Amino acid sequence: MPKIQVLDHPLIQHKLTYIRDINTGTKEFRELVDEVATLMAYEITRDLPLTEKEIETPIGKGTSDVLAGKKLGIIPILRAGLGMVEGILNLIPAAKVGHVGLYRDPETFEPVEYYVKLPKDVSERDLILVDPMLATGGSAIEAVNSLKKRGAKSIRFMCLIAAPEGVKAMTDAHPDVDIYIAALDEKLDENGYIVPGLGDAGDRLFGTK
Ligand SMILES: O=P(O)(O)OC[C@H]1O[C@H](OP(=O)(O)OP(=O)(O)O)[C@H](O)[C@@H]1O
Ligand SMILES: O=c1cc[nH]c(=O)[nH]1
Ligand SMILES: [Mg+2]
Repeated sequence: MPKIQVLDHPLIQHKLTYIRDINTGTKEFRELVDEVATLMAYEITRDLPLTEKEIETPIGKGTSDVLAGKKLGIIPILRAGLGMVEGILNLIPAAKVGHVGLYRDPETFEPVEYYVKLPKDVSERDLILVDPMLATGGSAIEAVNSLKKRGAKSIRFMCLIAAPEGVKAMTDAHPDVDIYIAALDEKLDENGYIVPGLGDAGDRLFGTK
């Protein structure tokens, strides 16, 4: 069974409240998404392997841990996933970044893929797929399909807000993908928007509405 983890750190929850707020403008929305992405990245990288290194301090010799150099990849689902990339790179600057471009058809809610560009060695990397919203799950499921088709073997998915419908669809389709969420909301409305959610993540990030 995949791990479904709600990252309920108080700082994440506090910032998410202002991200949701209809009165939060584009600039502040972008800054908050960036900050929450950093905090979430801190939580989900807890299991990164370490290796021991010889050190010499002003006091003497010893050993201490450093990251074992696992190859990581951050994959935003365009557009809205872009808003989370810099925040994650703040913590893991050596990660490579790939892009999967998808939009959700407003009538059918079906995902439509329009762009894919991934690191060459995608099959050797632990991938963090990011998108602020997991609504019906169609986009995340299709993004994972796309990554697997190109050789990806290790994928985790990180989003700000998920609907129960999306979590179920995603875990049914990809039980090997762990999901990290800042908040699990109540439901979807008749337009496929998460309730209470935050509205349209891409439009709020880029000011397109
Ligand atoms: O789980 P789903 O029902 O597929 O919905 C979630 C998707 O919808 C939004 O993208 P959108 O289609 O608005 O594209 P955008 O990021 O370009 O705005 C969101 O960022 C997800 O990618
Ligand atoms: O609530 C939602 C659902 C899909 N996409 C969004 O941006 N928001
Ligand atoms: Mg959108």
